Amino acid sequence: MGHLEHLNEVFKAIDENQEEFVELLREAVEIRSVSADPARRPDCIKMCEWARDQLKSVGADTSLWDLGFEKPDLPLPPAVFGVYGRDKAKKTLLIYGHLDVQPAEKEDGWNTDPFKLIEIDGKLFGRGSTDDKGPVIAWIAVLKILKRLGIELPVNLKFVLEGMEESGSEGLEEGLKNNLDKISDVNFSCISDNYWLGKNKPCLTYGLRGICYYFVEISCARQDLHSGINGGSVPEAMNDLVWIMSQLVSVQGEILIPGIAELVAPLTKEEETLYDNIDFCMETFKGEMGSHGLLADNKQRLLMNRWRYPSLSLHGIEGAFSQPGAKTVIPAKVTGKFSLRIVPDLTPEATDKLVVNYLNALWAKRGSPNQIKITPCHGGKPWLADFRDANFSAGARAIERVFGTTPDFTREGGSIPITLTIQELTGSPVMLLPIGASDDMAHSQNEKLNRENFVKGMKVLAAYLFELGA
Ligand SMILES: C[C@H](N)C(=O)N[C@@H](Cc1c[nH]cn1)C(=O)O
Ligand SMILES: [Zn+2]
Ligand SMILES: [Zn+2]
Repeated sequence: MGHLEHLNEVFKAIDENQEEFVELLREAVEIRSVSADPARRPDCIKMCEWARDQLKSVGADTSLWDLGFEKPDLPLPPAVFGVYGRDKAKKTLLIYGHLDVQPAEKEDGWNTDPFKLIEIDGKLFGRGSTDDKGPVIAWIAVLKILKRLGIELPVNLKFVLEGMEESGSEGLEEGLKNNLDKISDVNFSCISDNYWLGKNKPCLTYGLRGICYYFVEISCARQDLHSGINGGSVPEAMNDLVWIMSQLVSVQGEILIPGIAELVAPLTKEEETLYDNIDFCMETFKGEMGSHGLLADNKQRLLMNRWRYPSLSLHGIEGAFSQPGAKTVIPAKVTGKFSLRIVPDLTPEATDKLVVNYLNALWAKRGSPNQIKITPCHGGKPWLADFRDANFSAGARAIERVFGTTPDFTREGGSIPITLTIQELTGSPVMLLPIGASDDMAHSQNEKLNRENFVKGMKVLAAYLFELGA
């Protein structure tokens, strides 16, 4: 039987065994691998070990790469490295995914416990279901099925899975550089860690924005003060911070930091035309996000705002009073958090410089006696590829096989910091192959993965392997 003839058999087995893979996802979601929370670091490590065991159980040679420490008492989770097949006559595909998740609490407004997988109307709710445990498990499922059916893989596989992506992939670049010999034979890479542009049409993704994340700490007193006793007598940290944070971005979403816009690569005529045929409806998008407005009045500009222009978001203020009720406190120390999504030709280094200079200039203008500490926290580079290569062609054929339609070629506004590094270190093309839908609400309350996307995603991944190997 030829390679591609195996696919119907594989698809049938995926359908018949889907419950087993939902159960695997259930196990994974229950591991609270929140990389941003030091108290959850043992869970991040456990999650990496869990994934290592899964890869081992399907016959991969596995190892855990020690990535060192984030802080003296805080170990980084190890990277999971897996090798499946060493046939020199075959191409080698590197698969990257992450096992850590964003923080989540039921009190944030989840309808169900974020760390229990709960299926409602074909939607699998749970933190990490779509970002990125579901897609990682979809790969494991494909290997399980192929092994069970006794079907030889048409390509060799190498897995690189990490537990710090949501915190800037700390340690991974160095880990890859220390293990360069193990990835030097990679011909293609595939990452399933983003989402379709809509709910129905699959896509392949050729660009990512990078990220630069900042902390601005302002302190005004030794400890919190009474706003009645002390109000009007001491300059308040929160007033300074809110003033600074209000001067980062305009109501139209324009970044107010001088020099950022000048470093954005100019829009070419050729690029402009790419936005015309993309299947995207602004009103549907607005409805799915439940947003009260949009920062553009046409589809092309809205997509460009999401994909090819930088944006600045304010995330929170640590130390500010945020519980219910009317506490009358003056917080002694507050830390504002914001990030910029960066695009070609902005680099994290150039962005840090412009941001820090601007914050220092604002501070000088403010003339406050309080103390300020500006910390660039983590950075990740943007990535832009050519979607006309053999990797994308194989991905597109795989999607056609499963969905009977050609994919849209999209860019992604989010960041996967290690993507460019993988491309540069392997010297080979990377493709993003999303399986989740636009309304999965990654990072938000009630994150979910549709069972249909999960199952069809497994089929696309399997078909992609055969298309690559054909
Ligand atoms: C697109 C990907 N699934 C994702 O969510 N990436 C994160 C990466 C990150 C970097 N700092 C914190 N998280 C993102 O785009 O926010
Ligand atoms: Zn994420
Ligand atoms: Zn992710």
